[in-house]
Amino acid sequence: MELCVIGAGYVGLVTAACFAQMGNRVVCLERDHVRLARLRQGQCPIYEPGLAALLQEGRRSGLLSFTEDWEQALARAEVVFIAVGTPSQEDGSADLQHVLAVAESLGRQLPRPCLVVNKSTSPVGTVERIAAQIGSGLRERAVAFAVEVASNPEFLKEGSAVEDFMRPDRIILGSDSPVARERLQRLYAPFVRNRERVLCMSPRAAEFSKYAANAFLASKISFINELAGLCAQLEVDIEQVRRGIGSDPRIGSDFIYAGCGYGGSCFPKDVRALIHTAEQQGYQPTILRAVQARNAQQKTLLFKALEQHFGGFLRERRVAVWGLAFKPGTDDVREAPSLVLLEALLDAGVRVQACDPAALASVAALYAQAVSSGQLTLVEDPYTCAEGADALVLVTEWKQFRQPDFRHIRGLMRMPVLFDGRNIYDPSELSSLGYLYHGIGRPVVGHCKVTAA
Ligand SMILES: NC(=O)C1=CN([C@@H]2O[C@H](COP(=O)(O)OP(=O)(O)OC[C@H]3O[C@@H](n4cnc5c(N)ncnc54)[C@H](O)[C@@H]3O)[C@@H](O)[C@H]2O)C=CC1
Ligand SMILES: O=C(O)[C@H]1O[C@H](OP(=O)(O)OP(=O)(O)OC[C@H]2O[C@@H](n3ccc(=O)[nH]c3=O)[C@H](O)[C@@H]2O)[C@H](O)[C@@H](O)[C@@H]1O
Repeated sequence: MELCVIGAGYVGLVTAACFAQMGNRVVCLERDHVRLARLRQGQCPIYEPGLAALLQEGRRSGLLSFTEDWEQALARAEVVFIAVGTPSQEDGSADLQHVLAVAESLGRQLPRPCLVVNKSTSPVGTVERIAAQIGSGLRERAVAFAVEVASNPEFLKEGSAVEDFMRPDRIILGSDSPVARERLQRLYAPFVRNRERVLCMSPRAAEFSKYAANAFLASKISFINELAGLCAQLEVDIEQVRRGIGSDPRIGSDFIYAGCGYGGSCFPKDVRALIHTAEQQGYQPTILRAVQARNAQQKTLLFKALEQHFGGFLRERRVAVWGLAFKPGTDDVREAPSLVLLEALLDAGVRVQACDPAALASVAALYAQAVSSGQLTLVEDPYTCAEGADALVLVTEWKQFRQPDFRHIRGLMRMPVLFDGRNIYDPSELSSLGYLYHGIGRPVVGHCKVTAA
């Protein structure tokens, strides 16, 4: 099929590259010149496992190209995907300016009938707004054809985006038109052997399903985090409780890992947007507000634990931070728990040395002043990062941090104190190596006397 994907971000790029891999001809339209130039040179502008290879292949086969020119992008398109950002506005609602700007351009530029599919996470009723916007453009041009608009929310996760797109749990097609459904079913057929994984529904139900999924997953995380806080007070290890409840298939073992909070470009913004939608309807989103409040508290826990550990002597300490991306496998730091910790540490006059396999450049850009003053040092190597530290804090559980040589690290650190923000280490092993271990919702294990900075 001839496809156009608008927006070359995490979703647009993965969508374009995966559809091209399945033999479709895809033109991806991107308005950011820097990003476009890199893509045209064959570079992958984001860190996403497997994506660079797919982009190369699309380039070699000639099935994938990039442009900023609407005429070129739409010349042959049978299906146009919208994959632009829908960030939060100040009141929490989803900002649809990019989606509607694209709809306006489509109304002005579409050369022939086609199917427009919205992949951006957008509130209920957005498909209708896109259709109205395109329709008014077509009418102004006195064009005699109609354009169908469907919703096809995306469920990929950063860090495993290509894998998720290639092997989806389900595909949601929100359209009342049998022709549009049939066309999308055909397009997605190579990704789903089992046709039952393709779920057809109304556009409004599809739009709502996306928010429901993210809000439910965020709720699971906040729920386990709330219990973790109680475990900490009762001398119970949340990790044992997690295993105890996760083995019940009605609960399931996914997304019940306690930690220092959820981040990223989606859970926080989508929970906010759903709360806003509910409030607009005069409906009280009691649970969603609690999910959000618990997550905000959770992101402050590591700093509070450090403060408590060092008493009044936090200033001038050296703290090593392992992991800055909001999750492993990405360079994305949007709403990352690491940023809340960094901010608090820098404010408290702490000297921070941090490392991350992919997100150093993003953090360097955000904290340029702290980097140039020397208060924040960004390094590649986890061992260098730990040198001279009074405490080590694990924030993002990259594979690189899972089995370090803690015996060696003990010799590098000034004080062997470990704050495990993702509960990935074995407390008894660490205490046997002489560490003081703090987890999230786990008893503190080991001893370490606080000495002067
Ligand atoms: N990041 C993720 O893992 C997922 C994101 N989503 C949703 O997908 C949507 C896109 O998210 P991301 O890909 O993360 O966003 P992003 O911010 O990484 O990428 C959006 C891209 O669209 C481009 N763009 C914006 N307006 C444009 C226009 N008028 N013409 C051409 N290009 C334009 C931007 O320059 C940017 O490169 C959002 O609604 C998000 O909630 C859904 C599932 C997963
Ligand atoms: O709409 C979106 O953008 C996407 O949002 C999430 O994907 P993503 O944010 O990329 O990553 P997740 O793996 O869901 O992790 C989100 C956050 O939750 C945290 N998390 C996850 C799982 C868990 O058990 N505990 C926990 O704290 C992670 O550390 C991370 O900060 C959803 O999982 C995707 O299905 C969805 O498409």
